[in-house]
Amino acid sequence: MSVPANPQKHDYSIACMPADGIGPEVIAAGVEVLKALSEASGDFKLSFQDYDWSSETYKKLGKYIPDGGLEDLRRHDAILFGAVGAPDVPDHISLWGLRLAICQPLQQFANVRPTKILQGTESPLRKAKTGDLDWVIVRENSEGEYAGQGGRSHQGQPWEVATEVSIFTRHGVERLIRFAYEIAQSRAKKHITVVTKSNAQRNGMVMWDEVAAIVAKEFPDVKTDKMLVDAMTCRMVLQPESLDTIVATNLHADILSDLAAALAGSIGIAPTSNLDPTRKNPSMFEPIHGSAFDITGKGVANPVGTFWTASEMMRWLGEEQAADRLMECVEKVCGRGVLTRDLGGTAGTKEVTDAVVAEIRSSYSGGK
Ligand SMILES: NC(=O)c1ccc[n+]([C@@H]2O[C@H](COP(=O)([O-])OP(=O)(O)OC[C@H]3O[C@@H](n4cnc5c(N)ncnc54)[C@H](O)[C@@H]3O)[C@@H](O)[C@H]2O)c1
Ligand SMILES: O=C(O)[C@H](O)[C@@H](O)C(=O)O
Ligand SMILES: [K+]
Ligand SMILES: [Mn+2]
Repeated sequence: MSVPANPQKHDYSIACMPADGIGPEVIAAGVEVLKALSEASGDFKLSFQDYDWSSETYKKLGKYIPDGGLEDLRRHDAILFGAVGAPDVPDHISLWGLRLAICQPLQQFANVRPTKILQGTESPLRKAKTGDLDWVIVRENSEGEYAGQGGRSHQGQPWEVATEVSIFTRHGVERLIRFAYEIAQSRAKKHITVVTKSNAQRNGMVMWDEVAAIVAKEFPDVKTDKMLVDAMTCRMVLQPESLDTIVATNLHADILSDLAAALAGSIGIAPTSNLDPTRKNPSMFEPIHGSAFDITGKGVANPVGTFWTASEMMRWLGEEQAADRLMECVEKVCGRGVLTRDLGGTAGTKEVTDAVVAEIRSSYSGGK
């Protein structure tokens, strides 16, 4: 399957769902920046519809998504999501109640997570410099360890038993790996690393390796290598330049992508696209981070992950130039040292957002 082209239009309806914790802070910043981009460029229009689905909704109504909610979401061109999770709701209830309850039925089976060391920021890796760690992690986003299969019997008893069963379907694995190869083929290095754990996990992971080997034949110009996930963590730290596109299971890639974000400087800068590559359903875009209760309400959350996410959303919608321009402006602001605390700076969310908005306006008015 190759990815269908985006429809040629320049007027988009965006479902805006900030949800919990710092979600509303970074999504407000993202919307402000997107509005500035739309106004300054004049290239496209955005209309935002707010969805207040969150852990507050759950506490009031006993559910995150109201009846008919998913059908309603399908009307939009894209979903801009913050983060879900609250200190007084168990994490498995919140994650399954909102994020997974959208991604799975809308068949957003490919989760795409780019990394790069942005201008003005520093990697904890001594030798890594601006522009390095230019990776894309492609995470399976519909099944695997997140299939939801399992159960608990004899709860609370000493003889309690709990199962958490990973499900790998040939259909699910094949479509994701093919999509990852298409991404690898579109990048300069044309290189993919297939990550599994097929020594210990001798069924699903072995099938994953076999499917990857078959799909690889369709992409003779892409160079493939294979890693076990534990060794992959060492390679990311010690030979980062040897990696480009990386494909892995739902859980493995969830973990590797947090590591990638930290190696690039902070979890606060990394974006996520939850894509339905068939374009039958809207895709959902969110910063990689969670709701970060420890910094909620303090005005210090890094909005850069959401800006990069907004850029990825515009790229998916077909507005390549605006997407590139947005990231250039973000990098210029970072390059000037306007950074939040997680990146070693002193700026707040608002200062960084104001600086990016000003940079966008000046960039389109022919300024510096
Ligand atoms: N996709 C999602 O909605 C999503 C993703 C991850 C975690 N979660 C949920 O979020 C809650 C908190 O999870 P967690 O603590 O494991 O992860 P987290 O990403 O919320 O926070 C981890 C650490 O990173 C910091 N951090 C995160 N985003 C930041 C930003 N933009 N700027 C500066 N610092 C930032 C936090 O302050 C915290 O110290 C849990 O309920 C979890 O289930 C949701
Ligand atoms: O796996 C999870 O907990 C979530 O997917 C979250 O960590 C994420 O990365 O979105
Ligand atoms: K998130
Ligand atoms: Mn995660």
